[in-house]
Amino acid sequence: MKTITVKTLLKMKESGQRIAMMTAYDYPTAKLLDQAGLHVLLIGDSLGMVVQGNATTVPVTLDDIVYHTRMVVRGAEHPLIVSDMPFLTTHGAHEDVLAKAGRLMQEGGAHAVKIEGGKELAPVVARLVAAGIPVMGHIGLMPQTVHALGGFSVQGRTVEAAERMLEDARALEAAGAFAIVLEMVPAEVAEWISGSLRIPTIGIGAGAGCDGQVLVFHDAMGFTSGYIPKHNKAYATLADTIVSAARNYVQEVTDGFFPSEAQTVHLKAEELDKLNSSAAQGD
Ligand SMILES: Nc1nc(=O)c2c([nH]1)NC[C@@H]1CN(c3ccc(C(=O)N[C@@H](CCC(=O)O)C(=O)O)cc3)CN21
Ligand SMILES: CC(C)C(=O)C(=O)O
Ligand SMILES: [Mg+2]
Repeated sequence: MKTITVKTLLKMKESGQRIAMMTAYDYPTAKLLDQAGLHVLLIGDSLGMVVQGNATTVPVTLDDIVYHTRMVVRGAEHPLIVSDMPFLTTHGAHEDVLAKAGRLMQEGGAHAVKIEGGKELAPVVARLVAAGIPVMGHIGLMPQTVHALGGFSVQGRTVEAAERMLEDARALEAAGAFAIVLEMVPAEVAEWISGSLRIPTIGIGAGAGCDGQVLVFHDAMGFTSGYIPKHNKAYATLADTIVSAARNYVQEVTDGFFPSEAQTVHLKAEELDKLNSSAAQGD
């Protein structure tokens, strides 16, 4: 399997090949998702919800994303590694945004960053791109604005809203973004935007007309005890597997069946004799 670059993704769109992206937050997961052939791994700020247990992505810090990116980079050899810019990190002076994106690349080892926002962020996107930082856009539902929106809801439900979304997408493309995530958008709108851009769109809750798809790892693997968004498809039932395995372990420990001989190390006979005689002498 070959290494995926931002150029590969553009060529995939040109040749009608779909892009498969998933979030990853740690080394073992990245290694397995690489082995499975994922094209893009995202260190998403969704880790604030599925890993840290927060109600939103707002509390996630740049340090959190750097920390998780380092782990993913060590495990993934072939996929393109994209790291989310957390809440507020894209809204300062351009120099500050550059420094923050730079940390994700230099300390984290990311190949690209992802930014939530539309045309208002086009200037800073152009600035990052000019510095050699590939940028993935993210429009539609932008979870970092959840408190302003009042919830995680579908965006672009009217023609006016859809037209504004296309304007945002075009501005990001013109600023040099190499791909754009469309989150929670009606399928018809996402397909229309996808057909209007040269760069690939990656959908989540945005129908089958996007150039690629992204899911949150824990949702896709059924590795969650909480709420699962309705756009999700669980391809495995890890939560059930873990609970039943852990129950089994508790049972075997309490019953004294674990550890058995297979998991046990014994003293050599000679040392055992010495131990027994020491024990007999009471020291
Ligand atoms: N586990 C998880 N999965 C995700 O897909 C995800 C995260 N976390 N965290 C960051 C964002 C937030 N996302 C979300 C969160 C909630 C809904 C949600 O409640 N959806 C409603 C439908 C809303 C509507 O129809 O307007 C649902 O019923 O599932 C959707 C996307 C997507 N991302
Ligand atoms: C859902 C994807 C696109 C994301 O931004 C995340 O996982 O944080
Ligand atoms: Mg995110």
